[in-house]
Amino acid sequence: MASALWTRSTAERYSWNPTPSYIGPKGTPPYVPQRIQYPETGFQIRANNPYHWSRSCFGKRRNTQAPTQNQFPGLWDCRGSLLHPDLRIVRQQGKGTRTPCFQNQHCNQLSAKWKEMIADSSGSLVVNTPPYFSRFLLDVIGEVAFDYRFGAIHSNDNPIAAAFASLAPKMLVLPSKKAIFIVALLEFLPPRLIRFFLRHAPFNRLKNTRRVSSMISAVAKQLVDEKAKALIAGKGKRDIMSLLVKANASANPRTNLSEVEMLAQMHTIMGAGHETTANTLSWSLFELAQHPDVQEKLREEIRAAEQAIRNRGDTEFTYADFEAMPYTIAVMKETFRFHPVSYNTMREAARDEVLPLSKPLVSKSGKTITEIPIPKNTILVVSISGYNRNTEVFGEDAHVFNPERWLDGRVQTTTSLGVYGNLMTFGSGHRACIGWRFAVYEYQTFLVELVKNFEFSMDPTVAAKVRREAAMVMVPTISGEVMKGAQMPITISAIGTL
Ligand code: HEM
Repeated sequence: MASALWTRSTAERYSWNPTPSYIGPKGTPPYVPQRIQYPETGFQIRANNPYHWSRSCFGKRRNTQAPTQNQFPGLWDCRGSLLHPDLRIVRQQGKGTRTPCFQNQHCNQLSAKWKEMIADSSGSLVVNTPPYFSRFLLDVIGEVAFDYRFGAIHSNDNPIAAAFASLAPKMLVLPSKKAIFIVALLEFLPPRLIRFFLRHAPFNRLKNTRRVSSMISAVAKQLVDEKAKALIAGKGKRDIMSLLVKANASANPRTNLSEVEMLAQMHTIMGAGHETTANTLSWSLFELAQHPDVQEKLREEIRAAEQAIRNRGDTEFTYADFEAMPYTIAVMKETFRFHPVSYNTMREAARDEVLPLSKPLVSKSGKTITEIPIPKNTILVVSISGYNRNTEVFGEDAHVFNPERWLDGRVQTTTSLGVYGNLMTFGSGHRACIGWRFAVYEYQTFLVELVKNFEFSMDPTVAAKVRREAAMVMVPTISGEVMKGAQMPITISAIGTL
């Protein structure tokens, strides 16, 4: 199974792969369907019978945990009732009346940094955006989730930031034939041996992953100890890790998390909540650089909102201000739709299932098929990118970046899927993204700050070479330079005085 996946791992193939592709139980040929790309199909898998479909992570290796999670069960891999209810506290982040000032502060620091760089150059500058977003957003997630200062903003060489930035692109892109073979072979080994392999195999990609993992574990261990001491001293804070330590201390001992499970949550939240938004920001600047008209309209709305805020004697955006910016929201939704950084997910049938099709298919022999039997243990790859470009939901021009579709009623809303904008970008159902609301506000805070301060453009010859690289998250790379990791060279010039 894994080899089938990995050999298909070029970005373009993943990007447009219809929903869902089928990968059978061992020995079964992949037989389905380029065509079951209908919203109800996804809905059926993802929402109606959630406990019949577990999240699958590369077949048997799910029992061994990926090395990024330090071989301990993180939230991502929990199944059903194992999912600790207190972890849902992350959903609370992002609510409230005022946009989080920590984010504004990080955004301000990013624009100050870019302005300083522009001042030292001749008026405009080509910036490779991914490392910047990666560092700045690492600091944001560190502060919000763990009340921890990684300090990545101030240091180009911050070891955790550097390790994280290289993790997805360098670990997962373009696997060699040998790597594909080994991954396929792992499926036949018992979990104990796979675990041993992941922990000790002397391959560079695995070594790099283990290095990042130990760095994060060290910080996580220190944090759990500190938070527990603070709690005992009555000085518990409101960050996610503190709330988790607190909730765990008072929870039913039968269901609470062990220390290693607590540490694993840090891996999960760092992994899931950092490079996702960082890459979304790079993709949005890519689109804005290609569409100066969209950029200008966006800037106008931001200026008008700022003026309204000043008129009422305020200085900062509130959540209500953010929600009253229809064009900005349209641009964000369109970027989430067009560039879903989490491009697919997997589900494994926990029992024999039947997948209903929203539209019948006619087989070669003329038989009308309305449902597809899915045997127990079958793994489905659900293509988020495929759903997000479904012409029946998003209009005939679903393959074109066009924020207007969100304003002119073109997006079909009769089938409601996903947690945001009828998009599948954050997943759907009971295993949907728990950080989606936080991610949306975080993204909007950065977008507003950057668009109001800078103009973005891109050399067309470079733009033509940008390619999506499927590396757990969809990373922007330059054709022919994929092994250099994430690249998005955007030309920025400052608006107003420096
Ligand atoms: C642009 C930003 C983001 C995108 C596109 C995104 C996407 C997703 C998707 C598609 C899933 C569901 C996967 C599935 O169904 O199998 C997911 C799950 C998850 N996300 Fe996000 N995410 C983002 C930001 C965040 C942030 C900021 C956090 C944490 C603060 C976060 C934490 C998680 C966690 C813990 C899960 C697993 C939830 C569960 O299993 O119940 N994500 N995310």
